[in-house]
Amino acid sequence: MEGVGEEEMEGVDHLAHERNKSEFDVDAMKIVWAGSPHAFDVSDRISKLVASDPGFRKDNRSTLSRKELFKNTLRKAAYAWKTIVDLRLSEEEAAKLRFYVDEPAFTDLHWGMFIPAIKGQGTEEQQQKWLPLAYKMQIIGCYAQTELGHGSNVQGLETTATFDSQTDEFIIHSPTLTSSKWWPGGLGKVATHAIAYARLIVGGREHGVHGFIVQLRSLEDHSPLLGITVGDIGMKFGNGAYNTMDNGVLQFDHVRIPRNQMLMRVSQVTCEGKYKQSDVPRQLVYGTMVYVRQTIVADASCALSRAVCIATRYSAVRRQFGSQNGGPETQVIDYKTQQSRLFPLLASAYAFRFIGEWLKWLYADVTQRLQANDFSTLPEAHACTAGLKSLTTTATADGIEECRKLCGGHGYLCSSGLPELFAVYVPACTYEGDNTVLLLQVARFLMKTVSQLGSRLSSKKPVGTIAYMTRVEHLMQCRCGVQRGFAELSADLVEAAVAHCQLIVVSKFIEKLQQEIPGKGVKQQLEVLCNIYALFLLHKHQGDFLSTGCITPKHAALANDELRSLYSQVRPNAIALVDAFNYTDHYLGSILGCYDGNVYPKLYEAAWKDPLNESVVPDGYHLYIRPLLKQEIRTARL
Ligand SMILES: CCCCC/C=C\C/C=C\C/C=C\C/C=C\C/C=C/C(=O)SCCNC(=O)CCNC(=O)[C@H](O)C(C)(C)COP(=O)(O)OP(=O)(O)OC[C@H]1O[C@@H](n2cnc3c(N)ncnc32)[C@H](O)[C@@H]1OP(=O)(O)O
Ligand SMILES: Cc1cc2nc3c(=O)[nH]c(=O)nc-3n(C[C@H](O)[C@H](O)[C@H](O)COP(=O)(O)OP(=O)(O)OC[C@H]3O[C@@H](n4cnc5c(N)ncnc54)[C@H](O)[C@@H]3O)c2cc1C
Repeated sequence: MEGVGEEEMEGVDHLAHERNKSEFDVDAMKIVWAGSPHAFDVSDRISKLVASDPGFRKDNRSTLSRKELFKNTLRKAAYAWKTIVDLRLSEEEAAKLRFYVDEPAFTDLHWGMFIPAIKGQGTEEQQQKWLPLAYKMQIIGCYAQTELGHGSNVQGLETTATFDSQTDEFIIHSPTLTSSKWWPGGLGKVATHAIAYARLIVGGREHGVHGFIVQLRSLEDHSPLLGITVGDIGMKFGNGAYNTMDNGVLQFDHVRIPRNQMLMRVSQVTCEGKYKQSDVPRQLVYGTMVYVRQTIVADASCALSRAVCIATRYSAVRRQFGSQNGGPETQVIDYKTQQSRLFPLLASAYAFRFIGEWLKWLYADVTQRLQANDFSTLPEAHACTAGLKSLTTTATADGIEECRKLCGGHGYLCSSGLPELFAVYVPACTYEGDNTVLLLQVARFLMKTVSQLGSRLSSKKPVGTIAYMTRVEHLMQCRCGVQRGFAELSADLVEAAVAHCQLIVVSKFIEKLQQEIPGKGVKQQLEVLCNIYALFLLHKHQGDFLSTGCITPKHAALANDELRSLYSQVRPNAIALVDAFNYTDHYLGSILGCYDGNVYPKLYEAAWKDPLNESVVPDGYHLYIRPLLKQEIRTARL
């Protein structure tokens, strides 16, 4: 093109100079990020498959109406399923394909909650009946727990399931407006079946909330069945974003289901109408939520790393001020303020990756123990999944917004990918448990632990976390010491809960570094990131640390000096550290974060594709603007 400088040429890697600064083996770090060579191979192969298939394009989402957007989502979901079947993809590959399609859809709830609920709370017989149908997508399920009037308070749900011993059925009913099921994803327009949570009533006696498999729509013509009123709850935050999901409203009008459609692994109702509670904690009914919370932690590292990848690459491309003698301006990534905002988020992305790995192990371990009726680690598993889901989603949502701001004005463009990422991500702070409500569960666990163990919460932490452990103990002692009720102290206890979760993240990062980590310079880079994560939090919460007496003001000052030094160590490796996420440009969906850094020509080109630019003179000009411009210039009393 005329006048195109080297800096704007296509096919040139405008970040090559940054990549050449790397001091570690990026390919080895890609394996660490993926979790194993096999996991890397699957991710790499599937992400490229999706990126290369025009059937999965997503660059037009912000220009579609809600109905066009939703129909396009259905098309993509069907196309994804056809791809999975035609290519005979494994369950792992199929899950990766849905992940890289990167569009909230009913399939998230079918695979992510409906199936896990049957696996976790269904009897062997119920699993044998329903799972094959669900795996073949011959039924499409949703998880219908939340109601218009209750979400956090599960025991407050109003939907009823009354046993009719005459017909050996349950009657599912919505007794009030507020008992309408409200929010379940996939419910609004697609799901044929639901796991519906309702208050079990047998012989006039209530037995709390249980799960029931209820068919909602005909498998012949998709019409709602008798007694079922169902629809979408309407537009949600943002334009595209989560509006690809049909979050629904559902009312039951005395809907009858066979007795064997109550999920009966945890408790049973016999045909004689006898209620039997297995000798397992009633909270196993909540098992699906625990499962999803641990997956959401892994998802937080994905979402945060996407935003950090965009902001880091753009910070290396963007130059502003600082030109010496007519030379190039300064890369904004070289400003200490930019580094102090960006690099803790880069460190957090890696920290959340590793805590997600550990939580996956913890969940698998507790699941195995449950098989043997060993409930000893259930309280810790609940507290960890609840607390880490809360901590990582709050930090990730805030981090995505910070990354938008780190990109200046262009971060506010849809073509940056950041507004959409934020709009899709932020409900993670609410769904699967409001983050404050979940932290209160952690606070309750800590109170019990402190009362059982005395002052020391645990001595099983690496040395590097002594300050973090002392902080938690001090925060708890300050609160537990005074004789005021839990409710009165809840805001303070939530702070202690956050501190406890931060202790877990730091200690698991340190434990990760004690493992064998192959690749030149890889472990060294992770040590720098671990120190940044720990020292950044120490700096951010230094009031807590100073008040516990476990660090002095001098320590706090030294920690800050060390942080600056660590930022300087990360700087030459920043681009390589985000390259290690191995995201395709398709998945990132961001001009600012494109791999080759050739941002300006792409931004300029993208602007002209906006529908508003289809005509030089906008619709409405002749009707509204021309009369305005042509009006008589009145002798105005201006
Ligand atoms: C579109 C992009 C998606 C990306 C996601 C990527 C991956 C995810 C994959 C699949 C999912 C797909 C999409 C995810 C997105 C959206 C779906 C959203 C779904 C939902 O939101 S489902 C509904 C979620 N709702 C909640 O989380 C409700 C929160 N409330 C509760 O859990 C409970 O009400 C409560 C707050 C825990 C209180 O329960 P309650 O029965 O009143 O008990 P308590 O009196 O508080 O405690 C008694 C006792 O029991 C212990 N306890 C409580 N809960 C549990 C548990 N779950 N496990 C074990 N033990 C538990 C508690 O500690 C107490 O013990 P004590 O010893 O102290 O007595
Ligand atoms: C995008 C999205 C998808 C969803 N998908 C599903 C789904 O598929 N299936 C499903 O069943 N549900 C789903 N939900 C519902 C979700 O699970 C609930 O919204 C969530 O559990 C929060 O409950 P709530 O809405 O009742 O919030 P509330 O509890 O009403 O929260 C309102 C405020 O009250 C505070 N609060 C509540 N209780 C306490 C307390 N005891 N102490 C102190 N503060 C308190 C909260 O912290 C919050 O600040 C979805 C929600 C969203 C946004």
